[in-house]
Amino acid sequence: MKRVTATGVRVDDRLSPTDVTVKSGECIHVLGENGAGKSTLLLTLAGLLPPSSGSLMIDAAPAHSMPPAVFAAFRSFHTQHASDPFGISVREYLSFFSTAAVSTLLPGVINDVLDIGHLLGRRVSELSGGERQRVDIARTLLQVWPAIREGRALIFMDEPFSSLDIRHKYKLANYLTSLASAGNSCIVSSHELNLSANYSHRVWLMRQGQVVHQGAPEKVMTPETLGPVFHCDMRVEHARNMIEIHVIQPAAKQ
Ligand SMILES: Nc1ncnc2c1ncn2[C@@H]1O[C@H](COP(=O)(O)OP(=O)(O)OP(=O)(O)O)[C@@H](O)[C@H]1O
Repeated sequence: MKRVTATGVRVDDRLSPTDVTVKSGECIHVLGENGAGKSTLLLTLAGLLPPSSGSLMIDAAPAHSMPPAVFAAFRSFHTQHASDPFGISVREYLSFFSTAAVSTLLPGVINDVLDIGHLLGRRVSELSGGERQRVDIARTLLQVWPAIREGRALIFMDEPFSSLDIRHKYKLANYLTSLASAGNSCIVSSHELNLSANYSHRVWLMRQGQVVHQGAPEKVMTPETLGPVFHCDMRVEHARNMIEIHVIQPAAKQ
């Protein structure tokens, strides 16, 4: 089932007219160099940045026609630039985004993936960068937790892996694919080529405000497509059921 259908969606000076769809059960990773337009595309598809032109349909209805409270019950967005909730504890912070009682605030699976149970009593402002990011990812999931359990959540994550250590990066990437397997849709921007190649159903490669390639990672992530997108010479190997991407050398900007 199509959850998001963008047709000719454009943002002045940031995003060229773009046609993309997101189906239920998909985990899509969006890749491209700094400034390629990944955040802009995610914000637009999430209905948080009005497009200059084009049409955005969510569940076959115009996105702008959906009451915000209805939308927020199944669509959540993890941002790269979270503001600091001064002075409050992690428990209080998360409780703003959950309908569950404080005693059952953190579903076990979220704690298994993000490992934040021991941080609940700490002040948000005193966490390390990666701890804070894990708390914010939990916030994003808690906001739509009832929809996640029903397999109908639309989860946007803008660079959720950036500050995580290697174990949490892989645990989160794997968990997002499992959420998609349960019917949810995850749209994730990433600079982690190897992670994205192996933990996504589709990738969108962006360059200069355009989606220039989209499809299954094994089809789309080739030296020929990745080279011009990242201005690097790459080697791609398929070994042990994994895709391995190696940078051979940075190339001159074309
Ligand atoms: N609020 C804004 N107003 C105007 N231009 C913006 C704004 N935010 C981003 N831009 C510009 O839009 C373009 C795309 O930015 P965007 O943040 O979408 O890129 P990105 O691919 O997410 O980059 P990164 O990997 O660095 O996070 C860039 O040229 C950026 O400078």
